[in-house]
Amino acid sequence: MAVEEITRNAIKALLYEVVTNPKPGLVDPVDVGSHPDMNVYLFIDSSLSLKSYFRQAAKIGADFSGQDLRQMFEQLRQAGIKAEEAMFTATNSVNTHKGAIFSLGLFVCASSYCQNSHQDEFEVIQQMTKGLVERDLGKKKDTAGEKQFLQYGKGGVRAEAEAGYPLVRDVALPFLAQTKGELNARLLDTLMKIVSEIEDSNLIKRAGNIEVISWAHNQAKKYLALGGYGTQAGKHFMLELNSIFKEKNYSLGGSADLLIITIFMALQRGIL
Ligand SMILES: CC(C)(COP(=O)(O)OP(=O)(O)OC[C@H]1O[C@@H](n2cnc3c(N)ncnc32)[C@H](O[C@H]2O[C@H](COP(=O)(O)OP(=O)(O)OP(=O)(O)O)[C@@H](O)[C@H]2O)[C@@H]1O)[C@@H](O)C(=O)NCCC(=O)NCCS
Ligand SMILES: Nc1ncnc2[nH]cnc12
Repeated sequence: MAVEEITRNAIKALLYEVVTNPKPGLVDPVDVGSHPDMNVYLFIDSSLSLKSYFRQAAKIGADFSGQDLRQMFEQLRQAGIKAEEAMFTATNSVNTHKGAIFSLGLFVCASSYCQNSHQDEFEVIQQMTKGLVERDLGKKKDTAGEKQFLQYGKGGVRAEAEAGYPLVRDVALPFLAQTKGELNARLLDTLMKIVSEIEDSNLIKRAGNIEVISWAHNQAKKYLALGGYGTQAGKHFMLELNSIFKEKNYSLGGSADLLIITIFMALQRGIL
């Protein structure tokens, strides 16, 4: 698959995620959730501002010929820092896609690398990010991820990357592959499958406590047990949950990012 096709799948994944609705606490075309500073148009602007970054990420993967994949990650990170600037310029300093620049950037780069090396993307990401938690965390406490590592010992998105995103590989992608019917319901149910297992640092930060994680896991499990969005009971539960998230000002930015990656990998593998 060529660089241009991989880039198109990355942008498509960002847009598919944001139009999926109703997502609890997240921005979609119907509702801005717990994000009064954002709307769906801002996400479209943000997504398009990242096109040249994803093209660059794919080129880095296609061109890399070294042995140590951590060097490929270093090249990607430099591009990612510039992409964050482009995103903040496009959104007037609102953080729409910081997590996606990191996580989707890794998948785009790894997928492109795998076109030549015929390795597995998830294993390539493990090699790219080996030692990241130890190198990055435990020193500063500026961001939610850095604070939560010191407070709770949770490695957040960095630990997820170092483990090769097992929640996407072993849970979300197989789940999406076996769903049927309307795409919006398939993607909403996949999001809730992710929520049923993730430790989302965005949610922990919004709630100000770690107990919110088991609450969110239980809510997502109840929704899935009702049969998901394709059932009246599941739909009703989801609308209620969205109201609760908005009332409490909760959000699920990390879960949205994992849905984006799941969609991207599903497009790459012909599942979508
Ligand atoms: C490694 C970085 C991603 C940056 O790390 P940083 O320490 O700056 O950020 P973290 O707090 O660790 O957040 C990482 C973002 O990853 C998403 N996320 C959270 N949990 C998970 C998870 N379990 N698995 C996967 N992904 C996860 C999440 O992104 C989404 O939420 C964002 C908004 O959240 P937040 O930042 O907490 O909050 P605010 O901006 O204040 O917004 P609100 O509270 O108002 O909602 C949103 O962007 C979603 O995308 C986490 O935010 C990487 O950026 C990095 O390496 N930074 C250093 C500079 C660099 O090298 N950049 C280039 C990277 S290639
Ligand atoms: N739809 C969405 N709403 C809020 N934050 C997000 N981060 C990624 N996608 C998001």
